[in-house]
Amino acid sequence: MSSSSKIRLAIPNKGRIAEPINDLMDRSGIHIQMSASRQLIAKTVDPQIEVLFVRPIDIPEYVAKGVADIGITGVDMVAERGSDVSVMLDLKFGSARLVLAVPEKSPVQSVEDLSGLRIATEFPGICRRYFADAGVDVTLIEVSGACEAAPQLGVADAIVDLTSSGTTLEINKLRIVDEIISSTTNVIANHESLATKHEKIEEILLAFESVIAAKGQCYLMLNVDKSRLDDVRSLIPGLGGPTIMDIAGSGAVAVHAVVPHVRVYQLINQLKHAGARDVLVLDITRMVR
Ligand SMILES: Nc1ncnc2c1ncn2[C@@H]1O[C@H](COP(=O)(O)OP(=O)(O)OP(=O)(O)O)[C@@H](O)[C@H]1O
Ligand SMILES: O=P(O)(O)OC[C@H]1O[C@H](OP(=O)(O)OP(=O)(O)O)[C@H](O)[C@@H]1O
Ligand SMILES: [Mg+2]
Repeated sequence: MSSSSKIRLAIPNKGRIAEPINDLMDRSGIHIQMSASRQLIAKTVDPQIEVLFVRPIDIPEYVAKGVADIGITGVDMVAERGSDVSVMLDLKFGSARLVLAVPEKSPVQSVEDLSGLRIATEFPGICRRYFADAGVDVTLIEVSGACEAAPQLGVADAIVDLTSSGTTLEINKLRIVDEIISSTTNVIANHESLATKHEKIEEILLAFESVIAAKGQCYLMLNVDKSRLDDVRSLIPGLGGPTIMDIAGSGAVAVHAVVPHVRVYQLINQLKHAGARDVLVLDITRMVR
């Protein structure tokens, strides 16, 4: 268990979710102080928070055992390890589905058709529970990657593997028979740490939530003559209506609003035609409602 004052946060040292997690840490202001690229423990700008770099599949048990107070990994990793942790916050990235798939030409139409057959997977824990719940007796072939090759190599009759874009299944001529779980990257916490370090953990979760809330939003600023204000206001979606400020000594006002990134391209043209000028668009790093 880490010492009572410090929070130890376990994050992936590599892999596809490592980069978005590092970006989240930066945007949250919890900047990691790296002194060597391969270091596995690092301080952050907050003396009370240190970071452990581990593989995503190992993070659930590090948190369950209290080696780390909190961790960031996929909920599929938590399910695979069966770790006893609290799932605290969905970070809304790292989406994937764990699916049961067979060769397109296979006669298999349902999980029941797999009785007595071989399943290649990187997720034996989830598979044991899934096939037991289905009452289907199969042979699991544990692989550490490139699962989709197993059927065509004659190693297995089906696979249980992750899919996100679907490209790998399509290229390997595999067809989904069932979806077992869907997964996104989440913040997980040790039960005891949640009790003894609740305030600091809540502070970190608020920082992460503010980054998630700001994603896809930007800050719009413009000036407009009062006579055209209504035309401009009607165009701005805004989180609760724009903020209007008088510009001293002029017949104009400043209008500020939070708008979705996807609206900005069209909105700026509309605003110019409605009389807006000095239009600025800024990125938002964090938004606390
Ligand atoms: N297409 C995908 N394939 C694998 N993992 C994915 C995918 N999309 C999202 N993920 C998520 O990434 C998380 C961690 O994946 P992990 O780092 O173990 O695999 P990886 O990034 O593919 O690295 P490796 O190359 O070692 O497999 C998991 O929670 C998983 O759900
Ligand atoms: O639906 P897609 O976008 O095609 O992604 C799915 C593929 O990604 C993962 O493989 P990864 O790249 O992690 O290699 P690995 O199997 O060696 O982990 C997963 O195991 C699938 O093979
Ligand atoms: Mg992988």
